Amino acid sequence: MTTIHTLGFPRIGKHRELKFALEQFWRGEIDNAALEATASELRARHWQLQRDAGLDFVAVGDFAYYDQVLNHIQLLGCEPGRFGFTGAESELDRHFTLARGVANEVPDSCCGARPHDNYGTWALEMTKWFDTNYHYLVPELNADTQFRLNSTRLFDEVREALALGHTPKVSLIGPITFLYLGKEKSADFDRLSLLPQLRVVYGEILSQLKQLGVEWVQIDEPILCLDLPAAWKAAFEPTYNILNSANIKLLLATYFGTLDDNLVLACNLPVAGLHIDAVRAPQQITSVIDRLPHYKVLSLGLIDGRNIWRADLDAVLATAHAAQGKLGDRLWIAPSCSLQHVPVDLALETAFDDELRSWLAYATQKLDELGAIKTALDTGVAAAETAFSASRTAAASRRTSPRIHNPAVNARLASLPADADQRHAPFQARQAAQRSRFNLPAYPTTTIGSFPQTKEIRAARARYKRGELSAADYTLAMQQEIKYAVEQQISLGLDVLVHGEAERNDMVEYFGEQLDGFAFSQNGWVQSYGSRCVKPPIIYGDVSRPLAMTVAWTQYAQSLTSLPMKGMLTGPITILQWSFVRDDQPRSDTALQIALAIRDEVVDLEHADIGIIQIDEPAIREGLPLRRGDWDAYLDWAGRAFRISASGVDNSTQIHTHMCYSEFNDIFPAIAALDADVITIETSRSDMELLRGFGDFNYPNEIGPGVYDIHSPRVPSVDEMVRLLKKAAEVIPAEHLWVNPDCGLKTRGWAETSTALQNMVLAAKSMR
Ligand SMILES: Nc1nc2c(c(=O)[nH]1)N[C@@H](CNc1ccc(C(=O)N[C@@H](CCC(=O)N[C@@H](CCC(=O)N[C@@H](CCC(=O)O)C(=O)O)C(=O)O)C(=O)O)cc1)CN2
Ligand code: MET
Ligand SMILES: [Zn+2]
Repeated sequence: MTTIHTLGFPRIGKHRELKFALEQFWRGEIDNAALEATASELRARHWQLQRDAGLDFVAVGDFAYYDQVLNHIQLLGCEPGRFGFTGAESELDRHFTLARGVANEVPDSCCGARPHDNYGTWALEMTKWFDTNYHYLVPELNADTQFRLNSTRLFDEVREALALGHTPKVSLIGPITFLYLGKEKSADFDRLSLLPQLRVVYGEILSQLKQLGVEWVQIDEPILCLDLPAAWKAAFEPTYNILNSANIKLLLATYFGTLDDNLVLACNLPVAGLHIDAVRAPQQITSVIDRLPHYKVLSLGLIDGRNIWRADLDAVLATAHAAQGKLGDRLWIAPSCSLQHVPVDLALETAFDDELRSWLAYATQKLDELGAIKTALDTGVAAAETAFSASRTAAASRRTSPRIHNPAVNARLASLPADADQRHAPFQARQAAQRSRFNLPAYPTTTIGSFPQTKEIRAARARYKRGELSAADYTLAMQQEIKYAVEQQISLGLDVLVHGEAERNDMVEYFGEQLDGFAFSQNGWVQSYGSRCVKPPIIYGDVSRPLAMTVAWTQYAQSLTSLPMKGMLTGPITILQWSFVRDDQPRSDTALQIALAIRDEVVDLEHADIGIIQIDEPAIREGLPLRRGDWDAYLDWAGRAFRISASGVDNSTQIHTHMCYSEFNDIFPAIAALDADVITIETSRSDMELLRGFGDFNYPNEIGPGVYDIHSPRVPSVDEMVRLLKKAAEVIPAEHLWVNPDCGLKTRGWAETSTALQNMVLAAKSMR
């Protein structure tokens, strides 16, 4: 018999129940008991789905109120001392304080949230989970860090599953991955030195799970798919020798890539089984099977946990069959990774047409795919005929549907001149043309694009989408918002204005809704961090732009002022990265298609007399492949896609780009090669340290280093921003510097936004 299981299931709920319960709890509208009741209802529902689909286990340990790494910080008793917990706080209250600074202060972050300064208690830092759009809370580690088993939550959840009659498989983040994802708080400290202490606590956790009657523990070590320093590789064997002595079966889980140079290591660790990602790295299946000791099970991640495409069951079955031939009952089948990266249930998508829907599978449908594979393997395909024939029909229609292929798009790409990604003149010449056109003061001030996305704006959009507000009235309402934002900027004395993005639900989804080749869901929510979710659009076909997307709004905004109005677009790599992408052509091809659509928009904005245009690329860094060996190829096509989007304009049109929460120093040449006239970046929290690279490498073009952190309602003083600007002017020529916040202001309120910008303008004037 084949065993089927999932590495995890989305916890947010098909109607985002957890999001709403969390936000109600934070506003003080519901109590602990009500929040916990919602949570346990969701767990029970998700376990039942797994059982109904015929999975051999239910996944326990994938639930978290805010974040699963934070759960481990609490489980392992390493909550940083700086939070000053007295011991009187409940585990839940500490969970939210660690995640959000002080509880009941709504955290607001648009771009991969940052620690925010609430009454002196900074939240833990957040960062992206590998190459996903999910953010985890970063463990803070130092020489004083002590670990101890300090939570019963995981064991309670195991008991909860047992009480419901399920067979739990418990998932834990492995000790080495946990340390690797943490951050050292001092330079001379090596966090790996904490491992001996940490594995003792893991040992205790495993014995407790054993006492509860748990048979299998899935222990996630996804860092085995990264290029690891030798000391980290060497840490695995001694650690797993010790964990092995707990006498519970361990399934070592790896995902998001190939084991590559860690393959032999992963195969030989003293555990009972190994899970590999067979979607991203199918080529490793054979070598793993060849290397795997005979006592181990192999879990093949054959269903794509990172994307929403329905599986081609015949193809999956063929691979599974071959593996079964060698492994027999030692074959397990699963999604490639936890399903937390895909939306919950396709059944809620009532607006998709039948053809499109037939191509898709959300988390719930992926469980059923596992069930169908198991049936086919154990009983024969005939027993799963309905599922297989539906999959076959869908696969055939996806291969041939005229909606997917647009010959004109590919013809245009094929005939694109080699220099289509080059501006007409080098930067110096463009800079001169732009200076005489705009005549801006030194240290010009601007913002990153969005202004507060108020509840009134969202409510108006919701009414429009429900048909309660006409298109004309919605347009008027959004124009009022734009007018307000423009008036505010004029009275604040900003030099380059923006329209404020009121009309956008999200910087990626908004474009996805207007481009051909894209579908957008009604309910395809995926957790981004905490209670915040995104609805990634679905790129199913060749991309093209039927109509201008932003021109009318931008022209309206420009009509209100004679100051330059900066057009605002999302770049091709960020649209690619934050969407569900097609799996039937390379990502690079899709990126180039999006680039052409954005290029057309840029040119249309130029024709509408918009002289400054920003193309946001906050996700360019996160799109980097997990293995360094793949970086150059990626940076090559990603850079070309960006430049294609930016290069259709005259020298006197000024192209800006914006990046945030990125470590730029290791990809510096690629950033410079984008050749944007101005780049605005997030730097304030690093005290301008991120700018050093730009100075060291003599970055040739203009730069706007963020002078204040927009993730906090705190209003920065003029002096503070002057200090940062002076620091910036030490490494960047003053005549190249711009003055702006770190990122967009959509998650802020107007009150603090106006005061902060007022101070920012004063800081710029003082520098002049
Ligand atoms: N795609 C993407 N990825 C990203 C970022 C990003 O901006 N976009 N930034 C970083 C992550 N940061 C994020 C910051 C904020 C939110 C966020 O605020 N999400 C909102 C949803 C935003 C949205 O889509 N809003 C829609 C619909 C909102 C909604 O739920 N409306 C209600 C009705 C609301 C009402 O009546 O007032 C409903 O439909 O039920 C709109 O404005 O139209 C949320 O979870 O609440 C998400 C990610 C990295 N990844
Ligand atoms: C995540 S980067 C955000 C850029 C966008 N233009 C904004 O201001 O919101
Ligand atoms: Zn940003």
